[in-house]
Amino acid sequence: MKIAVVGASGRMGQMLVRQIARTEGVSLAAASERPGSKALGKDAGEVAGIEANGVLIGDDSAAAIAAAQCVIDFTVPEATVAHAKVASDKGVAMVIGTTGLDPIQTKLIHDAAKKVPIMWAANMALGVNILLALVEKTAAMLDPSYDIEVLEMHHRHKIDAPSGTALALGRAAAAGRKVQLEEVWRKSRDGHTGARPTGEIGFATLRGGEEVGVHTVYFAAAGERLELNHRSFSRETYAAGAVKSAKWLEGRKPGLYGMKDVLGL
Ligand SMILES: NC(=O)C1=CN([C@@H]2O[C@H](COP(=O)(O)OP(=O)(O)OC[C@H]3O[C@@H](n4cnc5c(N)ncnc54)[C@H](O)[C@@H]3O)[C@@H](O)[C@H]2O)C=CC1
Ligand SMILES: O=C(O)C1=N[C@H](C(=O)O)C[C@H](O)C1
Repeated sequence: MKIAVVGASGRMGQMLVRQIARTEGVSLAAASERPGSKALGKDAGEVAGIEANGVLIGDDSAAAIAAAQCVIDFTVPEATVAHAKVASDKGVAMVIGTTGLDPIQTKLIHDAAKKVPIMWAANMALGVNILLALVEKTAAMLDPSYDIEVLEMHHRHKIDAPSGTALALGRAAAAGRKVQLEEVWRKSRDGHTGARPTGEIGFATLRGGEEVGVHTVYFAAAGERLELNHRSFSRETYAAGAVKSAKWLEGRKPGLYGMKDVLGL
């Protein structure tokens, strides 16, 4: 399968180029970056710290997508939406890891998935996807006297908050309680907040250093506290999930899929 990587010199872009190089049955067809990027014109393999592969990083993402059977996109929301439109027009499957999309951008991804198969997940690590299932189950087993709080920490470069994974964990907890997340969430707290309402699902965000990603879901009651935690030590797990998803999409019908589908959870 021929894969295009957009955002090829980013933290995840480089990981993806390395993961494609060591995965059987896939090859890097094209690589792109935003106009003005220092990586333009460089060999994608060398930028990723492996041997040269002859694929030069260009600034024409549409041409890169058209040269592939699947595009993998871990970039920024505005770019991802534009890439999804190109992929749907050209009949190219897509794997999306980008987080922080607003409701209008999210709707545009749903529109694109009417024409091509798209796998979109806030976190492609196996452990996080197991955690999502555990959180939903735990929330269903505990009554609302257990206060649910989601804490996440990421590297200082991250531009969206709470993380996409934290929001997905909140959504899993809300599903376990059979409520809509948007009706019970408290995405941050500051100042004179008043006492915590029963049933709220709270979020707290830490940023610092080079932390790859930590997520903890707390179920706190008067006499006990249950914590479910995941920590990523390397972005390799995300890249492995993304390339596995690209292979899984081959021959699929148009539609929006998640890691649950890819992993059969
Ligand atoms: N779903 C998952 O498993 C994971 C998701 N992410 C998400 O992936 C996204 C990227 O994360 P990082 O790699 O850490 O960020 P990054 O900033 O290192 O990389 C993003 C890259 O996209 C490029 N880019 C921006 N606009 C572009 C355009 N129009 N065309 C082509 N390239 C463009 C940037 O120049 C940059 O190199 C974030 O939203 C992050 O939250 C990150 C890790 C795992
Ligand atoms: O930006 C990151 O680094 C990550 N982003 C994703 C998110 O927002 O949840 C996934 C992972 O936590 C790393």
